[in-house]
Amino acid sequence: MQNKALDGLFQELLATEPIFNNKEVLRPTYTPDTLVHRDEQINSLATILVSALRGDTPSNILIYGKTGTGKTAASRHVGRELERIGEQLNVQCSVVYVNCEVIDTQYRLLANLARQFGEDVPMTGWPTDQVFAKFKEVIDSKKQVIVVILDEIDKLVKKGDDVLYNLSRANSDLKQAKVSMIGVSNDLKFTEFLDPRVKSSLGEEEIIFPPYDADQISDILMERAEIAYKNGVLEESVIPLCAAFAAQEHGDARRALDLLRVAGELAEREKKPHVQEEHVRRAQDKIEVDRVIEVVKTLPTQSKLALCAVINLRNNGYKNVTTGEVYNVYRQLCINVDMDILTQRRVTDLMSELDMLGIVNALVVSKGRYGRTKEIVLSVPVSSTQRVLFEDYRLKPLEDFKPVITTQMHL
Ligand SMILES: Nc1ncnc2c1ncn2[C@@H]1O[C@H](COP(=O)(O)OP(=O)(O)OP(=O)(O)O)[C@@H](O)[C@H]1O
Repeated sequence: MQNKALDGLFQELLATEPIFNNKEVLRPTYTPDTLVHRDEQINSLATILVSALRGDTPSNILIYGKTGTGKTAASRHVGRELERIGEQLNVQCSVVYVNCEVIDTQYRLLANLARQFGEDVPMTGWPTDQVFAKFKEVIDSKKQVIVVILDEIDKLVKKGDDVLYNLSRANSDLKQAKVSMIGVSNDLKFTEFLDPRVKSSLGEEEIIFPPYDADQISDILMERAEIAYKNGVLEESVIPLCAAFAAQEHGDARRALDLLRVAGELAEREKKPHVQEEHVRRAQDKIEVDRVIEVVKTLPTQSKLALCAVINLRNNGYKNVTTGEVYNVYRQLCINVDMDILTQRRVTDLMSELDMLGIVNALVVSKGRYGRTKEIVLSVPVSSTQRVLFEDYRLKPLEDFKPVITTQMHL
């Protein structure tokens, strides 16, 4: 019976006219052939990397810019073109890409690079010196210029900058190959903690990717929508609205593309023939809720308890609360679930972390002769956040707990 019903459902779904031509081009994994509004940055990259086509080592490059400003797409695009032209000119050069969010230690990076050149180095187990020696031997045997793109390079240096120091010195040991690096980061400050030698070597050239404005994002979306959607499916206001939302959030093209995709998915699910403004607004909410859920899920338990206290107060009608009030409720929650109680100072620090993650908004306010205190306002939807918090079995008993709320000031 169930199979029959499902069969019918699939048939029905397949019979509805799809609105997408190719949804994949709206996903972050897709690299477009052309990148609009990035001519200046692409030209700078090409001007530096052209040395590779002459058989010389290009200067190392650091690329900075906020998230979704096209750093990865532009560096991969230029890398691909460099390899293609190298082939045409019969000049050996390779561009390899590593995401340091995943490959975040010296060992893993060197092993990964050696593997990209066909050497079977195990991903753990060897002494680091041996992996480094193998890496140099492998790339030297290639007799070519190698450009390594280190995306999210700040994640790699979190555990020390030896790897960058070693890589930047590798050329002095290589006889037949040359290595240069492109570091990509959205953290403008990460070089502050680097050894000055690494800093100056890595930042020989710096290229900044500024945020896109709403018009530029519209152009990016227009190009992508032409391939992604069937003709005439998007109502006129859809792209400008996606662009406006994304421009408000520091000009993030990835966010804009996500909005355009999710809006289409919502329209498709409702079997609507057109994507409308209303779908974009709901897509914006959905993406925000999904983001919050992901962040809240991975919070440490103590932060979850502090957040739970803010929500509890909010559910009892207190929208702006002081850290003292939050602490008061937090203590009661800890006792109820038998968890250690942190000091008020620690809980205030946890609040600042939640503020940085965009989950609460903490404002310092003056309370006249009582001095200054922080006022906390929840900046995420209550019901979905609560749901995620209570999915944690340690917090589950708090679902029906009613703390005693005292609103006198705690400074
Ligand atoms: N100028 C552009 N033209 C077309 N698509 C673009 C452009 N800039 C960015 N995109 C698209 O936006 C998305 C995000 O771009 P990309 O991954 O390059 O950003 P990023 O700056 O590297 O971000 P992050 O720092 O978060 O990694 C990708 O899908 C990319 O294809």
